[in-house]
Amino acid sequence: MPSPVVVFIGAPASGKSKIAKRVAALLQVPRIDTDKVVVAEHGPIADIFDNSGEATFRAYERAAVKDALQHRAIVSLGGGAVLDPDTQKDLTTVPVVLLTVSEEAVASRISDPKRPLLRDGIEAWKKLVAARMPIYSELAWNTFDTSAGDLDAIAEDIVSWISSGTPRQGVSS
Ligand SMILES: Nc1ncnc2c1ncn2[C@@H]1O[C@H](COP(=O)(O)OP(=O)(O)OP(=O)(O)O)[C@@H](O)[C@H]1O
Ligand SMILES: O=C(O)C1=C[C@@H](O)[C@@H](O)[C@H](O)C1
Ligand SMILES: [Mg+2]
Repeated sequence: MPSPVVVFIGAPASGKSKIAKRVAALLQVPRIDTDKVVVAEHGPIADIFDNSGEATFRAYERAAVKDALQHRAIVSLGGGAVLDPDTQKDLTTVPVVLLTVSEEAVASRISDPKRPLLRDGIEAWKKLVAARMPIYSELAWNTFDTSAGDLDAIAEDIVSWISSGTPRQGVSS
């Protein structure tokens, strides 16, 4: 069965969707963003949370992740997708890149109301990230920070790592 070239995980607004798009273009490989799949199939994420609740969103998200992981593609996950135990299990066998971002750098990126879990702003982001970091770190084969530096340069660094055979380097602090 085909499997992803690389899967991006990380905090909300760490740059998963934007970086994945660039990496896919550089490698000429299709890109799948699981948030976009959920929106295409079920409508805006904020509406799903408001009308049906987070559990329904997570079920839609898990289905999108399960399908995405069966393609040779660059896959970007939603920030909370790794909370699902089956997704954690599935991610043990594919190259996983963790994108990180500092609290200072992310502050200006999270004003968009499309992220329902961040309606309380930076304090909510900090709590989410602190709770999830052990899972992100456990799954990561390599980590890239997006706080500074432009998106194209970061994408090129990630492509170099992929081209070198995705050696496991874990989490850099
Ligand atoms: N290195 C960077 N420099 C400047 N802006 C950045 C950088 N990385 C990401 N951004 C900006 O941060 C915002 C969030 O990026 P993106 O949507 O890719 O995050 P995400 O990790 O996919 O978030 P989510 O988990 O909510 O899907 C975008 O507006 C993007 O342009
Ligand atoms: O961090 C999260 O739990 C989320 C992040 C976004 O990518 C979306 O998947 C949704 O807003 C939930
Ligand atoms: Mg995204």
